[in-house]
Amino acid sequence: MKLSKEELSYYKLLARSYRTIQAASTEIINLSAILNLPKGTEHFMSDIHGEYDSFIHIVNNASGVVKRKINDVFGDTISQKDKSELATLIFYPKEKLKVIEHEHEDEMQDWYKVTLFRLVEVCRNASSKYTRSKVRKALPNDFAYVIEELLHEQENAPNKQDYYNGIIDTIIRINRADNFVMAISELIRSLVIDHLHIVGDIFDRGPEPDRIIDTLMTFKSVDIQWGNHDILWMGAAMGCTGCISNVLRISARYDNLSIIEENYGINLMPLATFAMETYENDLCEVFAPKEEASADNSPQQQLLIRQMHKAISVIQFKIESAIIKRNPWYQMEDRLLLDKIHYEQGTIKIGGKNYELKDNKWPTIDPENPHELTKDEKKLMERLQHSFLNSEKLQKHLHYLYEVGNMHLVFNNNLLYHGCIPMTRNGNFQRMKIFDKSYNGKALILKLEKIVRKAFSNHLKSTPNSYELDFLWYLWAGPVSPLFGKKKMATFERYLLSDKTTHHEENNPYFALRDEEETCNKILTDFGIDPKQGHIVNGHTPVKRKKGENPVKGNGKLIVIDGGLAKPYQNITGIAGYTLIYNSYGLTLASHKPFQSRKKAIIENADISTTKLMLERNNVRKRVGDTDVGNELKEQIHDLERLLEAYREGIIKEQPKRL
Ligand SMILES: O=P(O)(O)OC[C@H]1O[C@](O)(COP(=O)(O)O)[C@@H](O)[C@@H]1O
Ligand SMILES: [Mn+2]
Repeated sequence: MKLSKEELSYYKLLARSYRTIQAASTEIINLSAILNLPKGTEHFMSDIHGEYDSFIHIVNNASGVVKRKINDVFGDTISQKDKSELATLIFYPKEKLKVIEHEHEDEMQDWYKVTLFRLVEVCRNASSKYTRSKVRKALPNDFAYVIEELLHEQENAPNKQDYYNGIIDTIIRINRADNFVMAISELIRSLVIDHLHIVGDIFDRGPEPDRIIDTLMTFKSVDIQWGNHDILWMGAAMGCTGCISNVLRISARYDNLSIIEENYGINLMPLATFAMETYENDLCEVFAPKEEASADNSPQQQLLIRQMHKAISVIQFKIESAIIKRNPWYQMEDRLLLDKIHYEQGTIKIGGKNYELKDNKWPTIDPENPHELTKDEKKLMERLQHSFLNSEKLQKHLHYLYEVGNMHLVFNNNLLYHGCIPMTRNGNFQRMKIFDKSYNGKALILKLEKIVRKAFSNHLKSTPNSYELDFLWYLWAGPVSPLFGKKKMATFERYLLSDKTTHHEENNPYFALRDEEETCNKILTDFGIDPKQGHIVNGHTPVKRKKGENPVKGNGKLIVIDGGLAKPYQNITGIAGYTLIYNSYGLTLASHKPFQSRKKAIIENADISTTKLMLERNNVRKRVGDTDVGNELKEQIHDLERLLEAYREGIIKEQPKRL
């Protein structure tokens, strides 16, 4: 064999990890074995919108996969009730144990014994498609050795029975059974979902987006395709005031300001004081939260929320105007509206037509200079910006969103993105001019990603630049934003005009064109995916199941998985969320009925009812060798084989470690 200088130094480097023929050969054998295992199960979710309880239940029950495994293992040998209880225990071990201890007070020893055996059985089934080494890496520290022994012991083999029983008995005797239940349940849950894809929109509307991110951060294998709401929060976390004002407005609209104040530790006193003083004699009725979720609030509190809501909305309209003016390539001049208001008459002229405003009290707007923030508004935004930049938790989440997030992802031949690939009506990729060049299709996505990443590197160096930061706002609401996908965001009209026709936000032609297979193939090809093999996984637009909309489009090439985890959208979708599952057998779409409550789930073993639809069955069961990871492993095997050759020909010397 002949090696170039560069190759030789590469193989010498590799030889440091595999110092002998024996070591390199062992690794080749191990990696080749992995290629033959069934591919791990990928789960896809999107549009979680702060609904932590539903999210965690679907993740815990792995969209019904845990139940299926319990059925596979026990069939009819145990009762339905026992199966449901076992499932709940795996989903919520800590809470369920408390309930059971209460119910089975006198017979806990027996209960532990039966249950520990059952959990080991389920765990064995869940781990059967992984290598021992992979399972070992997933084992909880405390019980690593014990679980490994139990998983690989044949409890029925005559000589092993005592040994197996002995381990379980000891765990119970030394009062470690509860910890064991929690550890093995967590292991089962982590084994059934090998990889989790979140196709955007973790934030806004629902109450606990921060808890969702905290939970995702504990998972081993996750990726996120940023949604328009995620990018909005990322922009806010980096100090973009256009994004900060939107984040606050939406939180006020859903009566969720406590997320900002309590969960992220951002002081809202300055906004409250400013709003109270500025809108002192104003009931701000137009700015009542969307759902009167604030029923628990006193009338004074409700008034304050409305005043804060109005104050931040006006500030938002002004800041957005400034962004639009300093970035002419956004081509959003039609969104400059404050200068179209006739302040005395309380009307606005849009597209040659006059509309009456539902509210005409604008104490902070100077009709001569309507887009300008007042001194107090400016001061307020500086304080809020400072708080957003200094919220430790928000900054931690921002880092995570950059670490595992992207505009799009190609993974095992599937293309994942939240919103759309902007298109023109005649089916071409829509162009966007950025500075002096224009981009479309994949090139546009990559260019925007580059800008979003530059904003972060500026942020890390504390050298913010409005050119990049403004783009995060553009991605939230711009007409050619792949994350937004609409011609305009009609926030102003939706709050202030009664004429519903002005509320309409026209979709990018992509959303009609994606019904055609040809469009999907064109997109897949642009992203380097063979359309015969690949699919597009799309979030963002709630599938109107009730009206008969099909989540599967483009002759099976594209799947929309926004099923309405966000409660306010469930009356449109008629369900409460989708998960797409891609395992070695094929692609399955699971649609979930609403999650009732965590309490009901724990006490009554009430699971979400899930309907599954197999979208595509693989002719031959897919193995790790058929996946992206498999391709990487094959490259490693190839390199190791070359190293082996180099050892055998004496080009590189073996270096066994001397004792
Ligand atoms: O339901 P709300 O709170 O009125 O929000 C509506 C706004 O949300 C958007 O639909 C964007 O959010 P989604 O990404 O969840 O669709 C805007 O287009 C629209 O103006
Ligand atoms: Mn969205």
